[in-house]
Amino acid sequence: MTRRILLTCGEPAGIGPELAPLAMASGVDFVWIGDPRHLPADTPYHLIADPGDPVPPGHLPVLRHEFAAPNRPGQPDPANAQGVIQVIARAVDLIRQGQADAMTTLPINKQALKQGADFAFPGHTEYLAHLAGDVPVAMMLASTSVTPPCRVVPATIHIPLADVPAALTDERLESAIRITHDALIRDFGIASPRLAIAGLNPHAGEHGVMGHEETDRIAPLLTRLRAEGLDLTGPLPADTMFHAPARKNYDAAICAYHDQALIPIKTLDFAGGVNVTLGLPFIRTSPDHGTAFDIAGRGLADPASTIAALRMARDMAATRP
Ligand SMILES: NC(=O)C1=CN([C@@H]2O[C@H](COP(=O)(O)OP(=O)(O)OC[C@H]3O[C@@H](n4cnc5c(N)ncnc54)[C@H](O)[C@@H]3O)[C@@H](O)[C@H]2O)C=CC1
Ligand SMILES: NCC(=O)COP(=O)(O)O
Repeated sequence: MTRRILLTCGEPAGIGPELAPLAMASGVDFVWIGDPRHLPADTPYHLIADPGDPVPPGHLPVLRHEFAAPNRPGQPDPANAQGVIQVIARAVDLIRQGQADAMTTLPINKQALKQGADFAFPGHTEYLAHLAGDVPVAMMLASTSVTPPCRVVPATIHIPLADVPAALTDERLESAIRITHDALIRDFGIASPRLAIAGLNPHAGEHGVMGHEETDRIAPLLTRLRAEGLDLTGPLPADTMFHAPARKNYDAAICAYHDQALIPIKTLDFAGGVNVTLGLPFIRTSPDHGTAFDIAGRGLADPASTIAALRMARDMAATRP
């Protein structure tokens, strides 16, 4: 089996097309799936029919996926939305057929997909979970260039903040904890994972003075799971759990909601952060950033996070049977 990683094109109007050739600096054996018309004009690329086909040195291997329209950097064309979605599904199919080992996704623009194709999912994470058979998943963002590492998992993902307290059920929190625990063992080589669980409210509720979710729900859940042997700390005040000395005490933080998790990692390691979907039957990583329409097509995009994502996918693939 060749060790091939599929790099999906993402939103053509974003920085994805310019990141693909830059990502060849990763040294990872990857194939880009997309419409070569969307690549920067000077990109040396080679069309292939199958992920394992040979490619001349210095050329970007391309599995062509024809889109409806050319790209205009910064201006998504609704006609291209279906193509963006199809490329993600095609990558999953190729992995299922055994033609590739993992996928790294370049960013999609959620608004563009909603407007252009009435996309029913708020992100890759939820779409991939659906394609995998509606399996429970967790979204981890993992640093690659800070010590101690920062790994965060929001238990609720792409939902309005107002909906978080009701959505943060025992089932959802327990699922995030178990999926993260298992993934740290399988994919990160951590034999006995230590998880820190953030509270929802300021000061983790301060014993009921600033909210009751911690005392009424989160703490009893953690007590039950600790009885099984899981190494869990918390509920912790979220504002004091991400500085370096605090991060020494755990391997991943389970957070209540999206920004509680993503603000610390994107502040600490925007360039090296990698998004990994945990719980899927296949490997998916992604850069931590989005489509960056404000700089698209201007030669300003930093490929560091995409390179880190490709390397993480390759390394995870190497350890799986
Ligand atoms: N995995 C994915 O598909 C993701 C998609 N998104 C989507 O991207 C869109 C835009 O999201 P924003 O919140 O504006 O975040 P963004 O990450 O696209 O941009 C935030 C800021 O960071 C800069 N930036 C981002 N990546 C950069 C890079 N590689 N090099 C240099 N500068 C970079 C941008 O220019 C902008 O100033 C939204 O539709 C969002 O949903 C956001 C995150 C992940
Ligand atoms: N902010 C992170 C994010 O939006 C990731 O979304 P996706 O990987 O589910 O597409």
